[in-house]
Amino acid sequence: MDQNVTERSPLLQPAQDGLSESDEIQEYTGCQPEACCNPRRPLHRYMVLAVMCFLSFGSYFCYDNPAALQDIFIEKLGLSTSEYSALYSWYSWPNVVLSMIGGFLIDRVFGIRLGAFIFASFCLVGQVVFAAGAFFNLLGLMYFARFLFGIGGESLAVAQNTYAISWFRDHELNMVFGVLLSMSRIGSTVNMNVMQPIYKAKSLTNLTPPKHMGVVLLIASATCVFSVMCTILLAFIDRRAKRLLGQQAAATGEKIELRDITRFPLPVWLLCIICVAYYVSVFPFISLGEVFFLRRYQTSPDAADAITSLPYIVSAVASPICGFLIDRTGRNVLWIMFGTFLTLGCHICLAFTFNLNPYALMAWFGVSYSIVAASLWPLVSHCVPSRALGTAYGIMQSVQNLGLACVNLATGAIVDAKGYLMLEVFFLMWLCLALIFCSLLYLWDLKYMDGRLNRSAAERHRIEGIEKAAAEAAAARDE
Ligand SMILES: C[C@H](NC(=O)[C@@H](N)CCCCN)C(=O)O
Repeated sequence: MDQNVTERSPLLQPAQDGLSESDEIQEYTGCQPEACCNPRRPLHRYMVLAVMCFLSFGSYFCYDNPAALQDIFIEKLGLSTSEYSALYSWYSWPNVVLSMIGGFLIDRVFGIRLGAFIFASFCLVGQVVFAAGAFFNLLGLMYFARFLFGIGGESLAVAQNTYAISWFRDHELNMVFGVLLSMSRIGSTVNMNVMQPIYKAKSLTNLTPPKHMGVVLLIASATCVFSVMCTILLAFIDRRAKRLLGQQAAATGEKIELRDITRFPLPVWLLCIICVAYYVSVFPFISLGEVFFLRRYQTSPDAADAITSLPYIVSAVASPICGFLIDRTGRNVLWIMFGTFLTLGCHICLAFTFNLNPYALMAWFGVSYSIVAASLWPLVSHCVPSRALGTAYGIMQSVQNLGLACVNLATGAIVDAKGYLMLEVFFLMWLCLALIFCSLLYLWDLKYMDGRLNRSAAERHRIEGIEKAAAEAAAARDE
């Protein structure tokens, strides 16, 4: 802890002149001890969580702007499906590397407050340049814009998670991460349901399609402006609270150690393959969902967007519930297999049936997606020591973005060359690969890790309690 900060902060000094700590807070902060501006109060933390939720709202809202307007991009701006899907690839390319160093940039270069502002600003600049590229119908500029946007998008999520860990305690973190993910899903949902109505606004119809699209994308950048303002507000709140409490600014704690990577156990690499094999059947499918449902079910663009947004709506509600349920039951590997199997069933129905209700299918897709997201990411923390957790997550996001970058290029080419049935078969192949590697993970865990990754919650709490007591006893002996 910084000695200077400690000396300056009266909250850490003994109460002066008989004043209680609460009086000290009131005297120092000018606010009532129980007021929401008191950093020691839970109400203050939950107010901060409200601001934290909007840090990535703009990035999730604008990430799927192309998906919400896919018919316009293809039919009015004349993009092929391959050219359209490349808009998503260009988001992922920078994150093949940046996912590995986002935490390093926050900890060693920018700091959490400036880092969050810079990454949110990259999202804003990327979205404004994207709007300019559409306005002037310059596909290369649109790709460059999505590259800029991608630089901000994933690292902003790292900054958001770092703030969350800094402000909330262990027993609150699962709820907090569930709320943050839900808010991000709401950003995606709002995008999928408002962009078509904005595009159809009467006042814009006199513009040429490219200029029309440019104006609509510029309007969408307002969400990124709001996120940038939230990073500024949160920086002031965080600085004030850390000063009052005499604490250092938050850090990811990520030390990208190459030697850590060489020592990762096989399950980490199996999880990376499961992650990429699963997610390439989710985000690329959603990015192509509007035209798929338009053509498959003869819906309107608005209705197709509403159907495509259902996985996000369902996930906004189901993610915290699945997180709570899986925390209570454990058996994470079986949950990943179950969620992947459900997703496989959903894609089979989307590929080979024509009379099932698309709203029901996509709600089913949202539940299965929520189960996998809630069981997959927490499992990493049971595979590597906490000091290597940031590196492990960086590797997973890096592999995931490499897969998304390549698969988005492939999906566009498949649709242009073979149509949507082959696209669905392509997704089914990836989900079968995910299931195969889930099975390998289960068998490896059973044979070589004593079932550590797939323990029930009760077993995990009991065994980890024993391991913690043994570690403390060993530490005491060493002393
Ligand atoms: C938690 C997980 N997020 C991701 O996989 C991100 N790499 C993708 C972010 C896309 C929009 N910014 C998820 O959304 O399930």
